[in-house]
Formats: sequence, structure tokens, C-alpha cells
Amino acid sequence: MTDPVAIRLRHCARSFQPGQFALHPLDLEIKAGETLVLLGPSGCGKTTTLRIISGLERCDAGGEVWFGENNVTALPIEKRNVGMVFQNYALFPNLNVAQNVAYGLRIQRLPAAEIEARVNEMLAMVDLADFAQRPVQALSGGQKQRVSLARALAARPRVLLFDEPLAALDAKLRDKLREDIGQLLQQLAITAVYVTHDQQEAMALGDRIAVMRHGRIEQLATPRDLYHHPATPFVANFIGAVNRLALPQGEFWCRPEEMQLVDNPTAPLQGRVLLATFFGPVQRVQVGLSNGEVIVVDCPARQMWRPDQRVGVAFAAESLFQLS
Ligand SMILES: Nc1ncnc2c1ncn2[C@@H]1O[C@H](COP(=O)(O)OP(=O)(O)OP(=O)(O)O)[C@@H](O)[C@H]1O
Repeated sequence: MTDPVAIRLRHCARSFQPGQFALHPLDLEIKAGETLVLLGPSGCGKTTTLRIISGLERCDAGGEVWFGENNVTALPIEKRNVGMVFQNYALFPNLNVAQNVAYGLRIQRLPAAEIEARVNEMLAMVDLADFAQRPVQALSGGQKQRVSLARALAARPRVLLFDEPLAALDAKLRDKLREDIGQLLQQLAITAVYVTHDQQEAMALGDRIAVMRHGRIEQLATPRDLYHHPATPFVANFIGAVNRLALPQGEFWCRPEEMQLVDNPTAPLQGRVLLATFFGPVQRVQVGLSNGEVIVVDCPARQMWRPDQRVGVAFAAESLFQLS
């Protein structure tokens, strides 16, 4: 594989209409070999950022995109040596699996033997060695996405870019392919940028996650730091569930799994069960506190909580955090 390259965005902005920024001026460094996830709700600017990195989109005048020591701002996508994996696979329906993977290599006019060797290597890597001659139409969504991953990797890109690659798959396939992509990214140590609006996917795959909102990065950190030390209420809520607690000492926040329901009238918070939703491994219990606020507490699956039951809510002081 090609040596991984660092990516640097300097003052990259994008406005589609005068005065309205899809992306506010952004400075971002992506380390060589890391997987950076762009996470955020619809319309926050993730895809625009990815397209600026790929060369499919230009940033507004004054912005720069660097791949290592090279300023690639003016280069179109085909000169940037990036591989892309899209939600809709973007495969050629009239070509078979091997021909799809070989496509870019043929354009590069590589020798036939080299093309064959690379196609076989890539199909083995994505677990599709036995599918080389299949029409892509005859594949499942997950298999199609493996083909598009193999095709992206076959050209030995310096950077791998993913735009919601799992969004069209059903839950089980999504989990499996997410694991496989995670393993592959670790094994290849390629620089990757991955767009998703799914926080679990982001945490599972990202070395770091940039949480975006309204065309800006709201926080950039490792998954653990984002989860345990979110900088703002938006990040805290976007990455998992969180409760706001009005305590005598001030306003604090706490994750549902860090709280316990107890049958104890001296627990710090008291309330009544509103609803218990069983998820299998855990149950999420909504509790109406005596001050009128509603919180959620994740409880062991075998506990039984009935609507209207009086409960105490306990938590360790170190599980509380404050937000600005
Ligand atoms: N070609 C375009 N012309 C006009 N506006 C655009 C264009 N592309 C994106 N936008 C706008 O820019 C903003 C950011 O869009 P972008 O696609 O980057 O968001 P996103 O976070 O990727 O959203 P989604 O998850 O829905 O794809 C949105 O308000 C969008 O409507």
C-alpha cells in the first residue's frame, strides 16, 4: 500500500449562496493513517467537507487543501489519488465483480497481469474471492459495498473516503460490514475520512470524531473523550443519551448507564417510573422526578420496574460532569 498521508484543511469554507455558509471557514488536521469520522445531523456540512477533501467540490477562494507536503487545492479528484465509497455503491451494473474492481486500473493502463493480481488480492481482502465472475446485480447490498470498497482500494489510494457507506444496509449486515471495515482500516493504516450520522458507527470506527453542527466542527476528540467529556449539550446529546440534573450544587449532567434506580427514600433524587422499555441487554426507564424533570436510567435487564412505582435515583459523584 501507499504510505499514509496527512490531510490539512486551511480556512476551507463553502457557500452555495452569498452570505450563507454550508461550511464555515474550517481548519482541520487529519493525521497520516488515522480514521477521522465526520459526524452530525443532516445538513451540518459533513458531505461538503468530504467532497472538498476529495476534489469533487472546491472550497471558496482563500481555502487550501494539503495532502502531506502537496497543496492539492486546485487538483480535480482524479489527480488526488483518493478512493471513495458511497452509500449507493456507484458500481457499473453491466460489469461483473472483477471488472468493477479492475475498472480504475484499466483506465490507468496497468499491465493485465498486474490488474489480475490486484483484483484477486482485493477481492480476497473483502472476502469475495469466489464472486469474481458474478454480475454485480446478483449481489446483496453488503456484498455490493464490499465490491466498491475493493474497487476503491485497488488503485492504492493515499486517502480513503467514505460517505455513509452503511446507510442503505439492514441492521445485521450493517454491524458485520462495520466490523469488517474497522478491521481493514486498522490493518491497512490508511488515512480515512468517514461521514456518518450514526453515533455508534462513528465511535466504533473513528480514531477521532469531529462532531459537526451548522457548518462548523463543534468538538473534535477521541470517541472516549467525546463520550465522557463532551464540550457542549449538543455533543453530549448527539453522542448517546444524557440527563440534565438540577442539583443544589448547580447544573450537572449524567449518562443513563451511570445512574441506578434504588428502593431508598434517602437517595439524592426521588421520583416515579413513567415507562420502562426493554431492549434485551438493558432496559431504559423513564423517571419523572419530584421537581417535574424527566430523566432516563439504564437498568439491568432482569430488574422489574412498574409504571407509577416510587423510586430513588442514585449515582456516583464522579459520573457527573458540567457543560458550558
Ligand atoms: N450543491 C449545493 N447547492 C446548494 N446547497 C447545497 C449544495 N450542497 C449542499 N448544500 C447545502 O449545504 C448544507 C450542507 O450540506 P451537506 O450535504 O454537506 O450536509 P450533510 O451534513 O452531509 O447532510 P446529509 O447527512 O443530509 O447528507 C445543507 O444546507 C445543504 O442543503
